[in-house]
Amino acid sequence: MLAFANAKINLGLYVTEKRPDGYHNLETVFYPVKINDVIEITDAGETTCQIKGIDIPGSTTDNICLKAFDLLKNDFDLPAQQITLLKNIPVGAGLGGGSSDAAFLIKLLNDKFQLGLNTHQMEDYARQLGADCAFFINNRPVFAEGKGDEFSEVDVDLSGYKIILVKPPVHVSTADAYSGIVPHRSSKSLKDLIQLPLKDWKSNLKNDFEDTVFLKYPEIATVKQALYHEGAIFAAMSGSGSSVFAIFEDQVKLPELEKDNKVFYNI
Ligand SMILES: C[C@@](CO)(OP(=O)(O)O)[C@H](O)COP(=O)(O)OP(=O)(O)OC[C@H]1O[C@@H](n2ccc(N)nc2=O)[C@H](O)[C@@H]1O
Ligand SMILES: Nc1ncnc2c1ncn2[C@@H]1O[C@H](COP(=O)(O)OP(=O)(O)O)[C@@H](O)[C@H]1O
Repeated sequence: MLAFANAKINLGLYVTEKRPDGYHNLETVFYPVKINDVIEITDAGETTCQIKGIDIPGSTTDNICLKAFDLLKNDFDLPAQQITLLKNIPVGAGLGGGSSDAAFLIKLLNDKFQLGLNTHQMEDYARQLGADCAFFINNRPVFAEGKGDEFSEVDVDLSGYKIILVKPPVHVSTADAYSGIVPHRSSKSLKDLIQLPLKDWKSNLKNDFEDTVFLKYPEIATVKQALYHEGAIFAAMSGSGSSVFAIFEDQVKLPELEKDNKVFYNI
């Protein structure tokens, strides 16, 4: 059985306060995009994970897919599975690839073994694996707050635009990016700001990680500038970086950016 686990981008991201549990409260809008990993599960003698495609730093035995399997195995009598992951979503890019793999594996196991879990129950499992993991269960645009796992509806539809994503050859650690942030409350909620016309997002929406991550990796700031230079209506870093997305009115080709970066068109 197969699942296609997609990436997300963050339309605005405010880190509002440090929590007593060491995590941070934030405000963001998660938006699913069409860059996909492929996950296959088949019955096997023992549970293993095999990775193809892009390299994932660290040991395969630490892969979040195995953590997701073990989490459900604690509560259900699951037979051993071979998990094959074809990794296409850039890693350490602020695209939530690992979180998406875990959420889609939960949905896959729920379907294959008819576990009878509803959306809320699957979200509860997912949030144990990562702060932005629960979003990928419903996988629709949402306003997120708390650790990034409390959702409310938001009316954002970018289907009439071209979204382009540029991944510089830089890996940003999420934990490091959070440690560089000084949290602050925004004067206006992102939930209201996101309802502004798209042309006004440039002067009103912000990703709080950009200040510190751009200082450490100026090449990411250069990519964002280049995307505005090419005519983007809105461009921003996604999550804790390093990828930068841009929203264009029409189809574009960016050969200059392709020289040093991986460019994904029409995601
Ligand atoms: C920054 C965001 C924005 O969407 O995305 P990415 O850049 O990772 O894609 C998310 O908050 C990333 O969520 P996720 O990647 O699931 O984080 P986790 O694995 O749970 O946590 C990794 C580390 O990030 C920090 N962390 C994460 C989430 C949060 N709300 N506050 C935090 O302080 C903690 O130091 C934690 O140990
Ligand atoms: N299935 C997976 N896909 C990607 N990364 C994974 C996976 N399992 C574990 N990881 C670990 O999680 C880290 C963060 O991965 P990822 O989710 O791509 O980043 P981001 O937080 O930027 O969205 C990686 O550096 C890797 O060590």
